[in-house]
Amino acid sequence: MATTSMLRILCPRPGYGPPAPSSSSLASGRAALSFRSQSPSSHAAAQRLLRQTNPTTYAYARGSFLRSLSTTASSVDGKIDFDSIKRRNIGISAHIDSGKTTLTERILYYTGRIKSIHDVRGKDGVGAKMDSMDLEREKGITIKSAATFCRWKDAFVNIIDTPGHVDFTIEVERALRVLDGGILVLCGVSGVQSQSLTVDRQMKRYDVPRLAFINKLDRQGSNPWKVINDLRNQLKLNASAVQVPIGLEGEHVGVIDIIEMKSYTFEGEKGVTVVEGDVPPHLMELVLEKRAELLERLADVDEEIGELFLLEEEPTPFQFREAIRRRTVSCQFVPVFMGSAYKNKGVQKLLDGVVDYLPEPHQKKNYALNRAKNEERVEVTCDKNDPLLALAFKLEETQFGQLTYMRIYQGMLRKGYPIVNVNSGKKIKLARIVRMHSDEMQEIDEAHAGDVVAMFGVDCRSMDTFSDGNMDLAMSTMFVPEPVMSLAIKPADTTKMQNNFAKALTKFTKEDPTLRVKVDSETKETVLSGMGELHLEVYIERMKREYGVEVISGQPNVNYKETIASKTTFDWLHKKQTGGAGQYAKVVGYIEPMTEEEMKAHGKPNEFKNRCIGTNIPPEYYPSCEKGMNDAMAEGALVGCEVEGVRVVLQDGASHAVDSSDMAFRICMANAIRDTMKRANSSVLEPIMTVEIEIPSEFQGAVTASLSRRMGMIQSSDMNDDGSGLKIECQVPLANMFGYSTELRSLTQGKGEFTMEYFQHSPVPRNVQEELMNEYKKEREAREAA
Ligand SMILES: Nc1nc2c(ncn2[C@@H]2O[C@H](COP(=O)(O)OP(=O)(O)OP(=O)(O)O)[C@@H](O)[C@H]2O)c(=O)[nH]1
Repeated sequence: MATTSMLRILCPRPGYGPPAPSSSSLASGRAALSFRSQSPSSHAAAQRLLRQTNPTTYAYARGSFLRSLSTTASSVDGKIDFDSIKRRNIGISAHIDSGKTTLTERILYYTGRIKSIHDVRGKDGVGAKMDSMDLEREKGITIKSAATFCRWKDAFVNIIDTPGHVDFTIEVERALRVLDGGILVLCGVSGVQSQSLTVDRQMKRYDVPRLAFINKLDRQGSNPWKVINDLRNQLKLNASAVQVPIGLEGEHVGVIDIIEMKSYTFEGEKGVTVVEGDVPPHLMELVLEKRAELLERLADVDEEIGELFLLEEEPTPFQFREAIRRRTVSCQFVPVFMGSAYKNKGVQKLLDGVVDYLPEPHQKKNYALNRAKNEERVEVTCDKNDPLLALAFKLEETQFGQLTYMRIYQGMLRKGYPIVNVNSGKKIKLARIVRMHSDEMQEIDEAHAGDVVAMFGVDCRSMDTFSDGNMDLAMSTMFVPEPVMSLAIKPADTTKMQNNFAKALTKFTKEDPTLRVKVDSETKETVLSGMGELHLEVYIERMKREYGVEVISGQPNVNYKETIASKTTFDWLHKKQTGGAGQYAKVVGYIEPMTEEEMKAHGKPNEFKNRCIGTNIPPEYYPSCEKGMNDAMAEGALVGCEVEGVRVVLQDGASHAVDSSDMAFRICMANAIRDTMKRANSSVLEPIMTVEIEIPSEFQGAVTASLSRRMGMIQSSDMNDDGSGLKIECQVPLANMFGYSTELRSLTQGKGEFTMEYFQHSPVPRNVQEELMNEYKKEREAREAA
């Protein structure tokens, strides 16, 4: 731990440090530190010169300059000159309970956006600023992503805090789709967990540069070096520490910046005073070792550092920082920061890292698709003077109507001016533009390229693009995972609540593309599908709270699918020519299985290929054949579930001059496929989940036995360093996971925790398939008899 004699107060207080310089030299020092009116390189040069020639003035000017910035932080509401300020759009994402919301709360406090800190599940019962929904505060989890903005030193930062629970993964997906950088938060004890893997995949999908923050270093058993190994081995990231912690567990008081070779402790109430000191001698060896490691990792990806490394020359702090920035922005390096959000350690230095290493909006490459030119990719400019291109990435129903969150990629949005929805062609006049601060809004008149804002009065769907009406460019959309669980629901009082029930479902499905509603064509029940039990439970609760609808629900069911394993031909005739208008259609072709890669490349679960030559089937009936295929795919022949992974190839057919029609071809194709699927080695697929369980090691036997009863396949089992805890990763059919939280609690005296996320659909065992088919058959017969 650093001793007081080594410490120097960064923002000088009376009585500390050397005598103050004169006011004129202080003014010129402040000017050298000002970021306005200077290019980044001349700014850095001026700072270096001042630091070398007059260190006392530099220290005072820096302190006074930083104080002036911290006062402007709270006055972020004033008009900001976006042309002269740095901008960062960042997301905070991680596994459940890693501390994202706790970290965001500190960020808001240190940047002057909130006056006091309230913790998630804190004793004061207030709850964190970003968890504004009652349900979030009651459950102590984040359900919706929430946006806010703040100012840190010379940067304006838009932040989106995202949920960690996999059931709300779409919130992470949409945030990462539109943001320029991310903070991947990791627990200092548990390291990389199942959701860290998912978030990392999502960040890679959208090429999001990121910093890692190892949180909870105050917890017993924390080990940042193990977490960094996890980042390298499990996530395959070129990650290296830029800090070394000062103390761990109860001793954790701060961090050492291994680039500047300075220590920082966080003192005073809520750690608000950042105290700079020298590297404590007992940590020097570790610091030098980690600095050498950082140099080596950077040298692997950065030419300039690589050359210095070969010449055995030490980069200057400036060269280090520039290289880290370059390689972070190009997603080749991940700088790792450390601390404890809850204990108010390390957050201010992480914020410095956001400004130093994450990109300006124009540095992150973004593309639009040219709809007129076969969806050719066009790089967007991020110039406010170019024509508008904005993406509506999130919709939220509020008491004032639909709130639409937009990321502006090019051009400007101005209140009172019209914009055009590229997808629907609708022209809209912008009534209100706001900046969101969790559930509070600040009205603004205009927003520029690179900004994230929200607006009212814009009727659109999630992922619609907006332009000035003169361009046919659309921003690419995001990846939407398939729901894995369904629930039959109905309002408790069908006469009084039916209207609100329908209204709520329409709004919710518009907001959340992973929530689906359909009416079962046979049972006529409304079926709600989503990402898991919690996801569906939250919407049922919201229906009650927001729309006054009590819902009666059936047993949750997993979403089975059907597919085929072999190529099978069809030659099907649909003919009804007795009395009245006749129906005649004939289709000939085959169905065959698609590979995973083919499905991904095609972008849809099934494919229709028309290989007809000639006009045996008149071309105007081809679309009806495709519709017939879709009808058959919506309800498979085995258990009535959706079909996936099937390619239908239409090769030939026949028609009748009078009796052929769209309807005849649609019915013909649907029946042809339903019949052929029965002969094509078809099987039922079930969702398999990756389950991660953390338990004290004495419960290993009981927990593994219960997993094997549930048909779990154990993938790995890792004991922690001191042998007290165990992390088990296994794959288990979702259908066997009902009631697992209660069982795990009783098996481990309440000390075990688990998370799960969708892995893939796999064929069910033959006996299970037969059981499911028998059940389906009985249900159909009972319905037909009734
Ligand atoms: N000891 C310790 N606890 C922490 C720290 N940061 C957060 N916590 C606690 O961890 C729990 C989860 O914190 P949150 O901030 O809600 O975590 P989250 O990642 O936002 O959670 P979800 O969004 O629901 O996934 C809370 O009880 C926090 O008080 C930390 O640095 N140290």
